[in-house]
Amino acid sequence: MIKAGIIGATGYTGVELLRLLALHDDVSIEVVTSRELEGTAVATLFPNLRGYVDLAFTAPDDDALAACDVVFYATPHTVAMKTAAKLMARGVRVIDLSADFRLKDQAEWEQWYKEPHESPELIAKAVYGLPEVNRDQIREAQLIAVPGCYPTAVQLGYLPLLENGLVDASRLIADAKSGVSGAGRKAAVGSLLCESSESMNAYGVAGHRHLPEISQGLRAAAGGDVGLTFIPHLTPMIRGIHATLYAAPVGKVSAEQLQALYEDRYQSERFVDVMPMGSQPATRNVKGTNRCQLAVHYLEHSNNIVVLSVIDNLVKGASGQAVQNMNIMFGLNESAGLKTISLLL
Ligand SMILES: NC(=O)C1=CN([C@@H]2O[C@H](COP(=O)(O)OP(=O)(O)OC[C@H]3O[C@@H](n4cnc5c(N)ncnc54)[C@H](OP(=O)(O)O)[C@@H]3O)[C@@H](O)[C@H]2O)C=CC1
Ligand SMILES: CC(=O)N[C@@H](CCC(=O)OP(=O)(O)O)C(=O)O
Repeated sequence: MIKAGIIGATGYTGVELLRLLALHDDVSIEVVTSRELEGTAVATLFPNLRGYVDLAFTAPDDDALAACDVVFYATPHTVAMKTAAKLMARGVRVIDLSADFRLKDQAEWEQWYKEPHESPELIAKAVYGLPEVNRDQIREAQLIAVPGCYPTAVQLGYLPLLENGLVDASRLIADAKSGVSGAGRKAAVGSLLCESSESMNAYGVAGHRHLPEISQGLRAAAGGDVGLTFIPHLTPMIRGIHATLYAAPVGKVSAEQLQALYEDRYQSERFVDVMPMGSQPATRNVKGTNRCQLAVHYLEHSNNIVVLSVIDNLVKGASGQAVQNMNIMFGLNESAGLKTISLLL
């Protein structure tokens, strides 16, 4: 049994980790932390977990966490960079759902996250946890930086085009929409029902902190510079990311050729589902699952390629991807604990 700890288990990605790990045959959840709700039973806060998780939240404690084989940080940015090194020195494998170790360029991280990085020595050690790109490195990693939700949807959508040099990499446009749970469980005016329902808005137009993360991954895929316009939007749904990705082909392409390219690229990826030609994926079909559904379109009239990519921000965009990484790190079946079908309605 793999002994797991979750720091920040009262948040949305924390409770999603609990939901997934509670039914994972190879994992025993040992420690779940909350500073605010120390002493409260998990099932009191989350009645859906009654009978599945018989633990109480405890304040983060180094010794209890160090007794785990793996610790998930489901905490805001800047928490893991302050304490992960101590756990790692005691042999713990760390899976960080925040952005602390996602960017390889420390100066760029400090520019976007507006603080000095407190564990710069761990940046190079961290493996970016996108299994469809870095599976071999994930196997050996002691520290995983789980990709952000938008970065997961956008990178999976663009990878086949960029890896094959089929598009003008300097003029990529990613128009992405997120459900409100992407903002976390903490109280915030923008997440109130009256503020977020029956309306939709773009945000971070001048620059969102996922822009450097996505660009870093796309540069690696393209083998050179990329120019990306990334515009996130808040939409009145609880879960889900829908990304519409535009790219201009550099040569002649056809819908059939693109379809074959995507099917080939993701043929052995159990969590990326390339849909039939002409499909228009919807977030409801991946809700609660670790799946990314993709559809690639070629629009002859404008000579543009459009890729549609949907994920559940809390699963493939966070906790499910974290569990997928854990499965790879510990040599388990990659789908262990992740076999489920979306809740359609
Ligand atoms: N929501 C989403 O869709 C996604 C989120 N992420 C990332 O995952 C991380 C968690 O997000 P989310 O679950 O939404 O956040 P929430 O705000 O819902 O939860 C944050 C959790 O962290 C705990 N926490 C806060 N500060 C500290 C601290 N200093 N030390 C220890 N624990 C702390 C909180 O509990 P307490 O204060 O009681 O200790 C709480 O349990 C973030 O980095 C986020 O960016 C990534 C992808 C998608
Ligand atoms: C709707 C919403 O607010 N979304 C969050 C993204 C959440 C996420 O996945 O990203 P990180 O892990 O990088 O925080 C945002 O735009 O900041």
